[in-house]
Amino acid sequence: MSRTPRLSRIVGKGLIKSYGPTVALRGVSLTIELGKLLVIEGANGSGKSTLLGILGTVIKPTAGTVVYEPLGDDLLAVRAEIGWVSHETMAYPDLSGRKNVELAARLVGLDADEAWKRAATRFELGPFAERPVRTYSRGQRQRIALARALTHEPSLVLLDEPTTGLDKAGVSRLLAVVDEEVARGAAVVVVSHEPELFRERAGARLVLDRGRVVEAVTG
Ligand SMILES: Nc1ncnc2c1ncn2[C@@H]1O[C@H](COP(=O)(O)OP(=O)(O)OP(=O)(O)O)[C@@H](O)[C@H]1O
Repeated sequence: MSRTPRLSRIVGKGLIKSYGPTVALRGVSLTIELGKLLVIEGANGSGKSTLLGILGTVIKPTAGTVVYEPLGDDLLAVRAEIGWVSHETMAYPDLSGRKNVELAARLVGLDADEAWKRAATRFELGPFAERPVRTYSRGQRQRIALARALTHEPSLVLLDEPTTGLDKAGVSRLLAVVDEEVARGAAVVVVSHEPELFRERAGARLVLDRGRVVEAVTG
């Protein structure tokens, strides 16, 4: 199964975010194209996670807009098109990996058993599937997080520091998933302190410095 992405383009304009006295974003504009990888780079505190949070609709900008073409501002429809993997795994720690994936599938109206079988094969979840997620290693947690986030074949895939703590095999597996998602037609946005890992496959690149775009390469 592979469904057609429902988003065609995501356009952010004049994004500003203040957390009290701290200004995390100072007027960021960007266009995200489907079927491409965008890598967001920048030093600690430059606003990368904040920007990702705004794109993922979990952080409200102080000013500026994000338009999810052609869905506009229908938040429920837009959220159904987003797959998100952050520093935290976003999985329920006391449930098994299998239950976590099944739950994610049910939440979006998919057949839980079919979704599980697809994810188990794609992310090689079998060996640890029945144990609670709290017993997983970093790499295993990340495989479950990816499986959960990608179950519904989102148009926009947001990955915050996805290589942190992964070994070589884990990084290779992640890069293969990124390639597959881009080939499927999704827009993949990666925030990373290891941009060189993604550079040769990145269609576009955005560098932030203290809340401003200092370099933008469109692919
Ligand atoms: N919830 C919050 N409350 C207050 N300040 C925040 C909050 N979230 C982020 N900030 C501040 O906003 C700025 C940008 O943070 P952000 O996490 O977006 O940067 P980042 O580039 O992702 O950093 P890192 O590379 O360290 O993850 C920082 O100064 C940070 O301290």
